[in-house]
Amino acid sequence: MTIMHVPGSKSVTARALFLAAAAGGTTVLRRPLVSDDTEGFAEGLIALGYRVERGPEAWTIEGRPEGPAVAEAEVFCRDGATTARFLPALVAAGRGVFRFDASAQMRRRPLGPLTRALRELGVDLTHEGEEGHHPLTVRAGGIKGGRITLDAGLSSQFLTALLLVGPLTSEGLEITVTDLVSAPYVEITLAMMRGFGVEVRREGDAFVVPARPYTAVAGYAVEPDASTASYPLAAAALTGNSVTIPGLGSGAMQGDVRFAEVLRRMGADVDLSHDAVTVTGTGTLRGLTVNMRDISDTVPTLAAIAPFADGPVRIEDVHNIRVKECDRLEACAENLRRLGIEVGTGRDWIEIRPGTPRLAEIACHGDHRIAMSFAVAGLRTPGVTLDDPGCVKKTFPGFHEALAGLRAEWGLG
Ligand SMILES: O=C(O)C1=C[C@@H](OP(=O)(O)O)[C@@H](O)[C@H](O)C1
Ligand SMILES: C=C(OP(=O)(O)O)C(=O)O
Repeated sequence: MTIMHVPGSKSVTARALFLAAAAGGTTVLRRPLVSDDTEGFAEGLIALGYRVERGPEAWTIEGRPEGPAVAEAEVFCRDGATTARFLPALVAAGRGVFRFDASAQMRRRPLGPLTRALRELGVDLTHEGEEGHHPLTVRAGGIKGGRITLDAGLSSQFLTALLLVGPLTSEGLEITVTDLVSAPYVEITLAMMRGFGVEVRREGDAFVVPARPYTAVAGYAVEPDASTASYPLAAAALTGNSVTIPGLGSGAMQGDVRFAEVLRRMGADVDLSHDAVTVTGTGTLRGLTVNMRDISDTVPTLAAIAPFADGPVRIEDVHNIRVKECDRLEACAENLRRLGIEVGTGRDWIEIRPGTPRLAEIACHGDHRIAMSFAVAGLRTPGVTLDDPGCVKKTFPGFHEALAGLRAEWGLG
């Protein structure tokens, strides 16, 4: 039996950094994700004057409930949407002039609903170029609070950013949400806010956030990343092998652990205990129709292994993955076609026909998930190459070595 330890959750690490920075006291994060996204988040905090010490096993953050320690700063968010969406909200509750910019990829991604909501709350925020996109400047003087309505139909991160900053306002926030994708990520936010001492009340479609100080957590353990786990789990299902991911099971906060259920529906044996998941490939992969609105980071993982199923695989209700690191519906379709597979897409769906992939080079579009997903499919199609293997650094710098380890252990040549 193969055991694979996957790196810490990006979503949990990013939220923990925000919460620790905003809390009174010192927080120690154990086993944080160390990758481009989370280093970018930590360096953003450092540019804002927060003290973040990064050791090999733990990161220590000195909280500053009053906000950034500098009156002016420039923050470069790289490719990280958590950084690019959460940090402008954090600084808005403090005082000073803060300019944010991001990579070309991240500049293309939307944050209009969030910046409009912040403006409605009285925050002085200006976009340098296109409205609702980076770069932007926040001239911060604190947030009074109040009631707002938010459309989170393109990204739940708009809601998470507002929830996280809610306790730092002087009167609290009431956020009524009209549409929401990726709902399990909001549950992570609420659970983690609770862990740092703030309880959010739900009233129908509204989230009522009290103005209340966060408290530091002496030792906060980051659970392994469930989206990252989808690669070894899919690899086991695809090749008829078995892999166990310790530290990630039914007790995890992340919705993406449910990807294992998709593999079960396809015919894999899945053993989900409270704190571990094991997937064993059975030699059968069935086609299916699946709604992935809640777990859309794992769409590329499923799309890449789909040709090996015995019937069509149709993935629905994922329009928002067109505004991720790339247009993931089109990137999946393009690469499947390069492999000689028949595929159709619509506004919010993709359907993949069974087939035998031929050798091809995968166009990664700078998207870690396209790279990792098609590398997994490559376990059954020797010679598949990636045009940008390095883009995995966004969330899993050691991905290629880890996959080579599985290949060797399973004797896949
Ligand atoms: O809040 C988070 O940590 C995330 C929310 C999701 O984004 P959307 O809400 O934009 O779908 C997910 O895709 C992303 O990888 C991480
Ligand atoms: C969409 C993703 O990242 P983010 O939105 O946090 O940049 C992802 O990791 O798949």
